[in-house]
Amino acid sequence: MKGNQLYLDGVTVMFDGFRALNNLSIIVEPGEMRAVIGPNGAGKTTMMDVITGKTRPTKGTVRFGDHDLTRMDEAAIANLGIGRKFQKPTVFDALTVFENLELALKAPRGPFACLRWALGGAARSRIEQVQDEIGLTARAGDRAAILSHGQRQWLEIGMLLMQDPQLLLVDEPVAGMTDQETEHTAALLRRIAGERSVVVVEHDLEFVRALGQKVTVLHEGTMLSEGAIDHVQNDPRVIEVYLGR
Ligand SMILES: Nc1ncnc2c1ncn2[C@@H]1O[C@H](COP(=O)(O)OP(=O)(O)OP(=O)(O)O)[C@@H](O)[C@H]1O
Repeated sequence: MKGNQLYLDGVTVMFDGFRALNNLSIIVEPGEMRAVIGPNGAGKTTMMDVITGKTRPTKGTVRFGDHDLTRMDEAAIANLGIGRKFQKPTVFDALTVFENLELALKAPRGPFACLRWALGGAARSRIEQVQDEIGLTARAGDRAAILSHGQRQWLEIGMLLMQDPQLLLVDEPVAGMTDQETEHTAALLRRIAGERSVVVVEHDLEFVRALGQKVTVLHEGTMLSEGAIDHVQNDPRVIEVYLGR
């Protein structure tokens, strides 16, 4: 098992006096997949921003293994092996599936980026391995422009996998997907976790159930409930602020 523990303790983020995060504490173990849910404005995006260094906490501890993320900039945090997938895919339409993955491999990130670039055959087999993992081997030569919405999302996950991240942050991966694509995405993320940690922010509770992992419920910038999906769905506090609406 490679990887570091993600450790947030007492994290507060103030925006002009407003607490977007309020004394938030979360631990994600190496190889763990965690789903984070919560109503609009609960602080999910701000939490991801704090982990990736986009937003500095006003107070609190944010560590990844021995690294104090509050002292690092976004590029340094990405180089540590923390990758983020935003909701909107940023694949290159004019390039094929294979070429998109190849580009992600060559992007200069991490101390071994140049070494990887020189590997040739090894690089090709890595691309093919990721292509297989995201279920797009049959589409390898197709331009990204003609992929379905779901396939584009998987391609972007594949592009992040090319960087071999230790921790992958995924923002609402199944928004706009068909039921079948949603199932495929749950299976893909389950495969990816274990090798690496994954934090998934999602509104779709059926999808979160399909992930079958521990769930953290955020509300007003803090952790309201945590545990298996059945536990949080039956938690009266969660029902009151979120599910019962
Ligand atoms: N840069 C900012 N300046 C001021 N307020 C902000 C800023 N960014 C976020 N907020 C506020 O902080 C709160 C938390 O926002 P955040 O985007 O983290 O919530 P969220 O859980 O991701 O919501 P959603 O599900 O709608 O994406 C919201 O009330 C938001 O308006």
